[in-house]
Amino acid sequence: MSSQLVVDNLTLTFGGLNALTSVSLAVEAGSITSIIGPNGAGKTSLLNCISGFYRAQSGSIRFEGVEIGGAPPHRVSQLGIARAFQNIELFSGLSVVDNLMLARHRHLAYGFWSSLVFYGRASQQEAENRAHVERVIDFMELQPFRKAVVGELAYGVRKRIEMARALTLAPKLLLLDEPMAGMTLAEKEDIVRFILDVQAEMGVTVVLIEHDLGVVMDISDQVVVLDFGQRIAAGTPQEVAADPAVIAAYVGENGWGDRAWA
Ligand SMILES: Nc1ncnc2c1ncn2[C@@H]1O[C@H](COP(=O)(O)OP(=O)(O)OP(=O)(O)O)[C@@H](O)[C@H]1O
Repeated sequence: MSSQLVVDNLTLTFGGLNALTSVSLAVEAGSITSIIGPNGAGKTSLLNCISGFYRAQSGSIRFEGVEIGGAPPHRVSQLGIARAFQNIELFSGLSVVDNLMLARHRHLAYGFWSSLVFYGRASQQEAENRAHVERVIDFMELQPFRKAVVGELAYGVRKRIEMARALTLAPKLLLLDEPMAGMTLAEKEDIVRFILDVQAEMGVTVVLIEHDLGVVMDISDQVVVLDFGQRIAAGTPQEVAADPAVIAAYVGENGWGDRAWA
């Protein structure tokens, strides 16, 4: 069986700068893949290409056999790819429930204004939306915050809501951009647990960008290493940690973390 997501020879340039140079990778359904590399390595650019925010100059991206390279973000999300952002994309004046309902409506209605018209309409679909959002709230343990205004919640909780927002789309593939950045150790442990549960209980494939190499080594089925827009290694955590190119580029004498990753 072929891989769920196949990125083939992707090249993305901005002016004269190559953000990605002939990057290829394959992601199996139901697996966890971490993308690592130092600042400016091209990690976010890669996620942006997959989710349709950037259009690569060449190469292809296939999801379940369908070419999505160059497809707009709403089309990509319709096919089952959802994304949680590094900089939280929530409406800070709305409650947790309203943010999640709105996200689901936007996904289904494929447009912000039509979603506002749709919002509040009583229908069978509405009941299903509500039920799905409530499942996500339970799953992400957001019950205590459901009526709280998002802007008043702690950063760690908002990151969790951002992940919940992506899950309201019932994705097959979840893209997470630094889901643990800026979190306390306890909050990180929670997110790790949620990521593992999303994979194990919902069967969702996860591709994440993460700087915490301890977490990466613990949870990943596959690690992809980017450096200056190029893929320098890919494999299991053990394979990547033992890869001479990775050791030469990052590990240094003091082991992982010798170079600036954040
Ligand atoms: N919209 C853009 N316009 C111009 N250059 C861009 C744009 N987006 C990314 N780049 C450039 O592409 C390169 C890769 O950036 P990218 O953000 O993908 O790296 P990254 O690995 O995600 O880094 P970080 O860890 O800092 O998020 C960088 O040199 C960056 O400046």
